[in-house]
Amino acid sequence: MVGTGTGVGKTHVSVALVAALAARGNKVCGLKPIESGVDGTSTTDAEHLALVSSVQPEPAPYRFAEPLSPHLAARRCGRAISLEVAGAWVDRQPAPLAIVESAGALLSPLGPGLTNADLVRALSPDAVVLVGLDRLGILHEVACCTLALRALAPGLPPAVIVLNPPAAPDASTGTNAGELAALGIASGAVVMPRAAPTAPASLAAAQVALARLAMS
Ligand SMILES: C[C@@H]1NC(=O)N[C@@H]1CCCCCC(=O)O
Repeated sequence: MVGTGTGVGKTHVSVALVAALAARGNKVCGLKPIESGVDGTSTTDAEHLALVSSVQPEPAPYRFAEPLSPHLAARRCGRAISLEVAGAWVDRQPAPLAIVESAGALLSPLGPGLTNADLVRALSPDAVVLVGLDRLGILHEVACCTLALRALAPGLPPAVIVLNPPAAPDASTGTNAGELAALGIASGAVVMPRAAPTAPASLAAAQVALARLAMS
């Protein structure tokens, strides 16, 4: 699970996907191997994911207090993020299915010369979900991210696009999924309803996304 930006609602979509898989009796966990802004004052993304997981993950290897880019949050506490460590942790979680959420946007840095696109390449997932907001600018953002994924994590199937409702809808809201397809930027996008991630309408949208991911 990657984002066209930060704060676009990756956790919202991840929670819906994990809950939809768990509701169908799957052993599944939602994982966030790298997270910043973990300061003990609010529920973390990893905790939101654990709440809907049918298999509980071990504590993630990289949890940083400062709400900064992961590379900087890590550096400020004298650590460096290793893709091998993150990948090994993901691999040893005891569920046959996992939704793995990245921290920040697709090209947010994890270290010098290292971004979430490298994490995607290292994890070599069966499918990639790209989350963005259904607002003006998303056509460009999806086009950029698609190009970047193709270049930096080649060999993966095209990302399934999921659009979250923006806080403030604009004139493009509601048109973007259709335009992504019509322009050939992405073969179609799943649009999430304005509802809690475990609400029936969100789970229904998650089922559509899972079908496109061939995880149904
Ligand atoms: C603070 C938030 N915590 C988290 O796990 N993801 C966010 C990190 C966003 C990083 C964006 C860096 C950038 O691209 O500028």
